Amino acid sequence: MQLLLESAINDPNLGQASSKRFIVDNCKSIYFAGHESTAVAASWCLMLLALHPDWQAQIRAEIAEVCGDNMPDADSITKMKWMTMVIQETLRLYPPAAFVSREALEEIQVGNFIVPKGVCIWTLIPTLHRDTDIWGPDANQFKPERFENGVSKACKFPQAYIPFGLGPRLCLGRNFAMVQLKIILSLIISKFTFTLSPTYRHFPVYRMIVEPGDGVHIRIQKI
Ligand code: HEM
Repeated sequence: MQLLLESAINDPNLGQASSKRFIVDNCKSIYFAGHESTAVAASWCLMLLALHPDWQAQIRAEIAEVCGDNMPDADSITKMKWMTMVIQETLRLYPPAAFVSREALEEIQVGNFIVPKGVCIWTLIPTLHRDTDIWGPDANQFKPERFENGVSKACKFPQAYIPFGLGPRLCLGRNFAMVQLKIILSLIISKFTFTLSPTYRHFPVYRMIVEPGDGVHIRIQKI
């Protein structure tokens, strides 16, 4: 980001107004794409773990095993298998990004459909992620174990699991987001137990991102 901003300021080909607009646009993109989505994903993870103390305990044990008394690092993060499954399942049930969109730059055929030039196709991620034909009758349940043998074994078509999109415009920050989520959750779960507060109201809302409408209220206790 810093490199981008410095090169925009120093680029003689961009006028002052253009370089300012370029900088503001990029700050907005990174703030929106890179901050809110991960923060909201962390909130959904905490909500689901508060509801499922068994998974909370499982992950706590895993963190103790792979980190010991140390902070999570690049090595221990790759060993967090149960943690990865919980995050994957959270992103399946509550994908922060509600859709991915593509515009046909020329007429194309997709399966039996002819898509005329200029048409935009929106793929609704939550709909794909909860389709019982793809995920089975328990599609609406929180079951991280479905990811135990990877995405391809969790559902009928791996292309149906797209919390970070798919193809050449796949989320640029996917790996970074997963690392951030693992660190945040490890630090919280290793020090606290938590349950959902009775004041929590479950109503996911779409505000550019699908987020908990009234936040996530949890009761937290130091271990
Ligand atoms: C849990 C967190 C995140 C989720 C669920 C998420 C989801 C997505 C989705 C669905 C897309 C559209 C992909 C497509 O059209 O196929 C996207 C694009 C993008 N994301 Fe993320 N994202 C997350 C975190 C981040 C982070 C941390 C960053 C940067 C630090 C980031 C940067 C971007 C950028 C730059 C794009 C546009 C890529 C392009 O058009 O080539 N995202 N993200």
